[in-house]
Order: sequence, then C-alpha cells, then structure tokens
Amino acid sequence: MLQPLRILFRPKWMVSRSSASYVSRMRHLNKIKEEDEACRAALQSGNIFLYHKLAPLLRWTDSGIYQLPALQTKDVEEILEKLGGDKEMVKESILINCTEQNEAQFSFDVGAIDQAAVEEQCRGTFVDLRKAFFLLRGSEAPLVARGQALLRWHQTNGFCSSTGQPTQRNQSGSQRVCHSSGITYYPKMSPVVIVLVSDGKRCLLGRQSTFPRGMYSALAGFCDIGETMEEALRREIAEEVGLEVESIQYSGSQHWPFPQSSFMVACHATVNPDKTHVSVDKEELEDARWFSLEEVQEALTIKVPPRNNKGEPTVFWVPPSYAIANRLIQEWANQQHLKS
Ligand SMILES: NC(=O)C1=CN([C@@H]2O[C@H](COP(=O)(O)OP(=O)(O)OC[C@H]3O[C@@H](n4cnc5c(N)ncnc54)[C@H](O)[C@@H]3O)[C@@H](O)[C@H]2O)C=CC1
Ligand SMILES: [Mg+2]
Repeated sequence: MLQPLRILFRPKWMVSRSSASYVSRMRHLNKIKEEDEACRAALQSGNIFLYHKLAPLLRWTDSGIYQLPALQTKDVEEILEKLGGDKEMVKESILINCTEQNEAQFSFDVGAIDQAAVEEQCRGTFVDLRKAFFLLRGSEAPLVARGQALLRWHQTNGFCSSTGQPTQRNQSGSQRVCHSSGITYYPKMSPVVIVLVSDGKRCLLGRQSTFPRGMYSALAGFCDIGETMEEALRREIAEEVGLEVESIQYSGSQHWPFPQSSFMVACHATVNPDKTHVSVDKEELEDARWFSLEEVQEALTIKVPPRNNKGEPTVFWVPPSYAIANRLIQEWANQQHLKS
C-alpha cells in the first residue's frame, strides 16, 4: 500500500521570513507581472541579468568566487547604444523575480550584439548554463536558470500553434497572446519524477549512456498526461528496472532547465528487500545497480572526479550538489547513519 506524501523537511523560506514582508513582496511581484504599466516602471529601477545566446554573464569577484552581476537598466541602455544597438531593446527584458527589497529582477538576451564587446563593457564572461550552474552559489543558480528558461520559452513561442500568426508578449513576459485566435500561452514546464529507491540497506542508482563516464544518478522519468505523481513514479521504476515500489516519501522539488524546463519532483521509495532483482530496460538505461552506504559515501565526497588521459572520469561518482538527485542521495546516506 502506498503511503501518503509526507514533507521530510521545512525549507528555509517557510520559517525565516516574516509573513508580512513576504506577502507584500509576492503581491508586488504579481502586480508587475500582470500590469504592463507597473512593469515598465519597475524596469526603470530594476536589476537586469544579461545573457548571450542564452549563456548568462558571470563576473569573477575579488573574493575569489563567480557572481551573477545585476546591472541597472540605464547601464544596459548605455551599453546597447555604445555597441550599436537600440536602447529601446531593453524593454524586451523578461521579469524573473524580485529581491527582498522589492526590486524587480529581469533577464535580457543581448542577441546579435558582439559577445566580446559586451563582456568587456561588463567586466564579465558569458558562460554556458551547465557550467554557470556549477560555478554559482546559493540562490543565484536557480535564479539564472529561471531567467534562461523564460528567455528560451519566448524565443521558441513566437507563433500561435493554431493559426500560425505571431504571438505578442505582455510587458513582464509572463504570457504571449495570439490576437487572431485569442489563445493565451504561458511558459511551460514538464513534470518529472525523480526517485531514490532503497531496499533498506542499499540504494538503486542508474546511468544513461549519455551521462559522463562513471556518473550514476537517481532514476527519473517524465509524467504522462493524466497520471498522478505516484503513478508516474511506480510506472517509471517498473519500466526502467523491473521493480515494484512499496512506499513513497516526498522529499522536495526543483526546476531543472536541461534540456528544456522540467519540474522535478523528488521522492524516496522502498521495495521489498526480498524482491530486489533488477532487470534494466536497455533502451532507457545503460546500467542500474544497487550501491552500499560505503560506496555512496565515498561518491558523495568527490567534488570533481579524477580523469584519465582522455579526460574521462575513472571512478563512481554522483551528480553535483545543485542537482536534486544529489540531495536525495545525501538524505538517504544520512538516514542510513541514523539507523546504524
Ligand atoms: N535534477 C536532477 O537531479 C536530475 C534531472 N534529470 C532530468 O530528468 C529528466 C527526465 O529523465 P529521463 O530519464 O530522461 O526521462 P524518461 O525516463 O521519461 O525518458 C525520456 C524519454 O521520455 C519521452 N518523453 C516523454 N515526455 C517527455 C517530455 N515532456 N520531454 C522530453 N521527453 C519526453 C521521450 O521519448 C524521452 O526520450 C531529464 O530531463 C533529465 O535531465 C535526471 C536525473 C537527475
Ligand atoms: Mg528515465
């Protein structure tokens, strides 16, 4: 019998902020998302994160870490004019979020403007998002992913799929409308379940042939239309490794920008310790197998895996800390410790 969902942790945002300031911030954000005039005003005093062909601009700081530089709107206008662009282009910025001080945050892709010239003006470097995810700390990684996901969605949803006519965005970029059919389009994420299966003593990890060598992760799969998350989870585990899940515990969720926006719902699951035979669907996975606590602990200590002379990792390792798979594996290891 499947257990009901249970929240295993209380995220910081649930406890650390006063509800009044959080409520006023969310209401402010909603206003600028919905009202074009309010959004234009917010853009004047807002922060902008720059992208070039969807790669975010990062800056190396004196304190020896990479940061996501937040530019002022007037600075971006100045850069655009200086580099032969039109300063009005800045109005194409997409609203991402707002700071605790209620300053709106936007993402803007410099498009055809020369990459190196922008980098020089901004004292930064445009970095591929996968690498940027690895280099940024704390809340900057999800913020930069959100900014890129929204830019990508606008770049690929310029036309109505019903009429073929161009769609028009609102000022914040929270939607696009086809004025010919009246259809409103909203940015989309595909729901995915990601699950760490345990038999009580070991955990099950798998790898796709496209993963970097030696890397194993929790099993994941897209939800089918009409499925509950629990149904998708049970189906994916049955399909990919031939096991029947007995219990499910919710752990957390994450927006995952690669290769398109997914909404990752992360769970722990158990199987009967007498029914642990794995039969891998080779179409989906190259390998899946059980790992002991010792093996997992060792893998969790590896930040950058050692590589051979072809540049390929030579050991078993798990996804880095920014991936929710890492958190599932870490949580499982902690729980095993508590049990022993
Ligand atoms: N954040 C994390 O820690 C991790 C994230 N992931 C992500 O989870 C996602 C799903 O994992 P997979 O094992 O690849 O899924 P999967 O097991 O469902 O297999 C992928 C196949 O599902 C089909 N599919 C159905 N709906 C789809 C949709 N909306 N978009 C794309 N393909 C769809 C396609 O045929 C595709 O080849 C991937 O995007 C992967 O990047 C995977 C592991 C770790
Ligand atoms: Mg899968």
